[in-house]
Amino acid sequence: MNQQELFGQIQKKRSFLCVGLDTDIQKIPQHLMDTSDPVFSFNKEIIDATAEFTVAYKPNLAFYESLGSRGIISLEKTVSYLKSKYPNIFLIADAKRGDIGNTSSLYARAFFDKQDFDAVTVAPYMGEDSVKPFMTYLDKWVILLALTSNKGAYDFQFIEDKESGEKLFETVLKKSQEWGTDENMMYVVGATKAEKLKEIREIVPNHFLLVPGVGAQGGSLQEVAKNGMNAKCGLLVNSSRGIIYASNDVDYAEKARAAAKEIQQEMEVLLKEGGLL
Ligand SMILES: O=c1ccn([C@@H]2O[C@H](COP(=O)(O)O)[C@@H](O)[C@H]2O)c(=O)[nH]1
Repeated sequence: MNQQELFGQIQKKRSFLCVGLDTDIQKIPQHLMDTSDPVFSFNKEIIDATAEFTVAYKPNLAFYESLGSRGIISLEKTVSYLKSKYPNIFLIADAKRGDIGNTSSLYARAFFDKQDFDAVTVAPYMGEDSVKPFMTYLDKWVILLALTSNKGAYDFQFIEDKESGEKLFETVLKKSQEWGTDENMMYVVGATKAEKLKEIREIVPNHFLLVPGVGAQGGSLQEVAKNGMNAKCGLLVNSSRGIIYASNDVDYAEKARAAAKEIQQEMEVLLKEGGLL
């Protein structure tokens, strides 16, 4: 999916919501535990309940890999289900990969060839040769961690260059411009750091940003939109726990739908205010 197609989906659905499929086996409602694949059963119900309101899904690989081979099977079934039933929904592997070049090439093959993800999150720490192998696939995306939503972001990401005063996350945004474009590269910016989005937009005015941290982590959707929206929206705002665990009972899919709809309605207002609808 290219940038224009993604923006088209945002306008069509009046939403820039990404639902995080952080499916924790410990939190799956009891009645699903008797099915042959509880994780996939849960995901399928969540997807069918929320697809109307979302433009992207983001399974976090940790939740699947931690279950061993059966978790990988659940993930593969989820990807196949999404790609066959909802082919226009953008699919992000939140894997935070990145390694020396030949190893990154195999990570890219895993996510883009063996599985049909549209994008994968990548840690920029190892530099250009660790990132570029992900950019050799047409209409596939690298999402570089720039300014993350967690407390630990302050450990390294705000370290300032002694001469220029540039912060490390700003260096990531600037340096990576040499590696890719706004057609194959996005950035992660946490909603909990939404006050930084204005400065970030000065460096990357046209790139899409994946913004986790609303909902359970307390970030403000309104502040994210006010500071980060651009002429093509430029935002995919993720909520995982706030949607998929809106209830842990038999009504979980219904409650997830209501939670996704509520965010979509707020997003529709923000898109209108931004003159994008
Ligand atoms: O800076 C980051 C990068 C990634 N994440 C991931 O996004 C979701 C957030 O889940 P919530 O339940 O909505 O808090 C999760 O998969 C994180 O690993 C992030 O939160 N911050």
